Parts: sequence; C-alpha cells; structure tokens
Amino acid sequence: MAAAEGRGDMRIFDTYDELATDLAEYVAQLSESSVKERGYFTVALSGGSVIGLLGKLCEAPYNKTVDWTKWYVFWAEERAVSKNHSYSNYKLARDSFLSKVSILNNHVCSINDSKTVEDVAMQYEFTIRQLVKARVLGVSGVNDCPKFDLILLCMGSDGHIASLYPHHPALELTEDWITHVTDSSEPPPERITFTLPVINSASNVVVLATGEDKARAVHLTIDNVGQDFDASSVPARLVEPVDGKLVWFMDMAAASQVIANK
Ligand SMILES: O=C(O)[C@H](O)[C@@H](O)[C@H](O)[C@H](O)COP(=O)(O)O
Repeated sequence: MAAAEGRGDMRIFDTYDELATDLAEYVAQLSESSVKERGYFTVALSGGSVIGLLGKLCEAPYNKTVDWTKWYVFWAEERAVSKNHSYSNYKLARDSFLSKVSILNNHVCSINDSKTVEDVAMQYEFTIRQLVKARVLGVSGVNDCPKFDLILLCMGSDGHIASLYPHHPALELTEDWITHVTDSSEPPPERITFTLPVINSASNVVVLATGEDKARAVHLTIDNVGQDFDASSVPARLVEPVDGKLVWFMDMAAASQVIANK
C-alpha cells in the first residue's frame, strides 16, 4: 500500500477479484472495530460498482462473522426515483447485497421516494439528525457533522464523487448535510447527495476507481498538479477527511497515470 502525500493511502490491484476480496476484508474489519468501540457500524453506500463489489460480504466467512444486526446503512447519494426503479441505488443494494444478509429492516435508511427531490433531501437530513441524537451516529469533533464509520464512494471519469459534479454549486455548501441536485450530468438528473463537510467528517472514506477512463481524474486528484489547480474541476480532490482515514481502492488501469508519475 502506498501513501499519496496527504491524499490518502492507495491500494492497487491486478484483478477485480483481488480488489473485491481486499475491500470485503477492509469493510469487515472496520465493522468489527466500530461495533467493538461504539456498538454500531454506520456505513454509507454510493452508486457505481461498489455495491456489486460488496457482494463478497454475502459469502463465507463474512456472511457468518460480520455482526449484521449492528449495521446501519445509508446512501451517500441516491437517485430520486421510486425504490423499484432500475436507477434506484437502494434497489441495487437490496438486490445484490442487503437482502442476502441479516441487516435489520429498520436499520436500512433509504430515502422516502414519494416526495419531491428537495423534500427528500430535507427528510433524509432529518433522519440522520435523529440518529445523531440517538447516538447511533457519532459526531465530528471538529464541527457538528455526523461522523459515519465508513463512507464508500465511487469516482466517475470526470472526477465526481457521490452526486457532487465538477464546478457544481453544491460543492460550496458548508452548512447542509444533505443537498439535492436537479442537473446531474448522468441520468437521472434529480438526486440527493451528502455534502463535502459530511464526507470529510467520516472516520473512514473509501474511494473506488476502476477502469482506464478514471486514470486522468485519479492523476489530477492524487498527484501534485500545482497550487493553481482548480480543485472544483475534479471534486474527488476535495475529499480530505479532517479527522479520518482516506483509502483509494484502484485497479491498474485507473492508477496507471499515478504510477507513471512515480
Ligand atoms: O450515480 C451514479 O451513477 C454514480 O455516481 C456513478 O456516477 C458512478 O459513481 C460512476 O459512474 C463510477 O462508477 P463505476 O465505479 O461503476 O465506474
């Protein structure tokens, strides 16, 4: 594992299967330590390939060794569609992962899909505030943001993470925990997303980047590209946990430009 000077640790894998195996082990270890320390494991998922990769956790030994009843599951981004829509990140997670392990239904904190996207965001933030009050979610020691045990993000080829896109005004938000966007560059246009203060307050953030189309954005995020570089053009560069750990899980193709720069 290599450290990328303040930009997190990098784990680079030859094969997708090796990446999936290591990610599953990483998540299982965080689950164990969080449950031991706090009694819960609070994890936020994203769209993209990460949910499929978590399928490894449904297999032995994790299906038996992970204390699923202590998990609380959230979404760092969700498409504003009904829960049965093929675009729903909830549906994706339910079909490929959640339905196969013994996570309690009332610990699955999905969006209310019968409201406008603006109301969905407000209600989701309210739900999270209630769980902070109930001490299921920790609180950052630096600001009043929730401190998720783990936020899992996928990076897009334009460097977006969650539903925070290059140059989008949502990148500027400092007070909101959850916001909504109506102009996503990929379908569907309406989504809710964690804001950067919430992402950067987590105890652990994983960014997953796979495929050659991510190589340039990975380079612009991790390598030293000069002080004048406009970080809002590559939102992943704005992921800098204030009191937490950032780890990149990448395949060789996504890491190729970073490796070439070493
Ligand atoms: O809501 C979405 O559609 C996701 O945010 C999506 O943008 C994803 O993060 C990237 O496409 C990377 O996904 P992969 O890791 O699957 O390439």
